[in-house]
Amino acid sequence: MVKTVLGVIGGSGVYDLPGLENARWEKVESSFGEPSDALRMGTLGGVDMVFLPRHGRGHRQTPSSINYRANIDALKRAGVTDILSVSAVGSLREDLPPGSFAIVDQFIDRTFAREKSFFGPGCVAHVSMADPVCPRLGDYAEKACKELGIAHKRGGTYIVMEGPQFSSRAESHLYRSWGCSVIGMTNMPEAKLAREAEINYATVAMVTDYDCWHDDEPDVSVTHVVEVLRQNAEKAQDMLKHIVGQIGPGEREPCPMGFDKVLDFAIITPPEARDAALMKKLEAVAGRVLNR
Ligand SMILES: CSC[C@H]1O[C@H](OP(=O)(O)O)[C@H](O)[C@@H]1O
Ligand SMILES: Nc1ncnc2[nH]cnc12
Repeated sequence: MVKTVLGVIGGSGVYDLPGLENARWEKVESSFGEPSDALRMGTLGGVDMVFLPRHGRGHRQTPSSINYRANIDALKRAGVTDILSVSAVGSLREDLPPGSFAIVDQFIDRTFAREKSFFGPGCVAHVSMADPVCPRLGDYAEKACKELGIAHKRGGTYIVMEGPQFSSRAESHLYRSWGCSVIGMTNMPEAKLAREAEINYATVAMVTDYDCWHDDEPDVSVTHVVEVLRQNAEKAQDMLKHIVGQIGPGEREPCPMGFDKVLDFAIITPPEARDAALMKKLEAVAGRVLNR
């Protein structure tokens, strides 16, 4: 049995987690560089919580300049077992209007200018990304949306673009033809790194716009995104409180999907061939398997 420590990564417009008890900002050092910000620690309904504003307070990091490895490593060092990402996205479907939430279950990673793995020369690992999100976290989010009357859809594919510019109209139509539901710039490599760190991950994607494919709706702009996000912020807080209520302060069964043990089968470099310096950097992310 394990006790949940819930990490929340707040995206655009979400820079704090109001209502935390015993709240404090704590700077956590990572062996992978600087995280986006200090971590906001505290409890909510008896559940240990760790909040990280993805772009930092003041929104200073671009989707490409965010140090995703340092962020996930810092959350791992803080004992986080599960991450809920709360992200702003554009909708690629008519039936996902601005203001609705998508509890996505797949990603297409089109990013190309980011560090995507904790592993590398001197310790090679390959984890499965077939099921990138944790269904148990998705269940909590879905139940919360249902009971709070938040318009939502369970399932769907989030396509991750490099940015920071928004898509061209041709790209937007292309992603629709691929069957994608929503588009954003941040959830990869975040979800991949969470998997490598054996942390359960799920995203609640808050729809802010119809990107630029829709004939009758305005093209996405930051002003528009921020305006819709402001309206959504309260819903997101209510949803988080509901999810925490479902998790509760007690212990729970280990991850039924085995995401908390993926490194048992992922590292291909034998101990005698591993690089000592990299082993040191990996102590938080992979210490469970490297030290035995
Ligand atoms: C301010 S609109 C574009 C920006 O918002 C989303 O970020 P996040 O996932 O952190 O909410 C999107 O991915 C872009 O980074
Ligand atoms: N249309 C869009 N494209 C990429 N990222 C977004 N974040 C919010 N809306 C977006």
